[in-house]
Amino acid sequence: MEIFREFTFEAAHRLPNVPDGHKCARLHGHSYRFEVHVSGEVDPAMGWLMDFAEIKAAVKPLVARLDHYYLNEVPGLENPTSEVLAKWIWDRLVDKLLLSAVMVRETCTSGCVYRGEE
Ligand SMILES: Nc1nc2c(c(=O)[nH]1)N=C([C@H](O)[C@H](O)COP(=O)(O)OP(=O)(O)OP(=O)(O)O)CN2
Ligand SMILES: [Zn+2]
Repeated sequence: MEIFREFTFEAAHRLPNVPDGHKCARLHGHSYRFEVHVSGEVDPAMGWLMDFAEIKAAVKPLVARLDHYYLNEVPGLENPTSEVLAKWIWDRLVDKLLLSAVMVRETCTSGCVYRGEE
């Protein structure tokens, strides 16, 4: 079974490695959304895999580090693409949760899914 919880934060960024003239080289912001997916067995007594609140508690410090920040200034996010951000989130949760995926949505139509190293 897999469960997930969605989180949101607002942040500014620019992409430093894009070609000259690329719009994403300019400072801009997004209303980011990301999902943290956890997989495992459903506890028959509880009827759940784990309490959604436990996912929320594990993720809360990360949201606090990202919300209303300039992502390029956050250690590890100097090149804050969706892909880099998804791995940044994964790396900070993988020892706390039985992660199966982290999905980042940068816009309503663009994002990425990270499932850990193959
Ligand atoms: N593979 C990736 N490509 C792009 C990323 C990324 O993180 N990974 N990021 C960006 C920019 O941050 C951009 O702000 C978002 O991309 P885009 O979908 O192009 O945004 P728009 O909503 O402006 O799309 P339009 O269809 O042009 O309106 C770019 N690429
Ligand atoms: Zn962007």
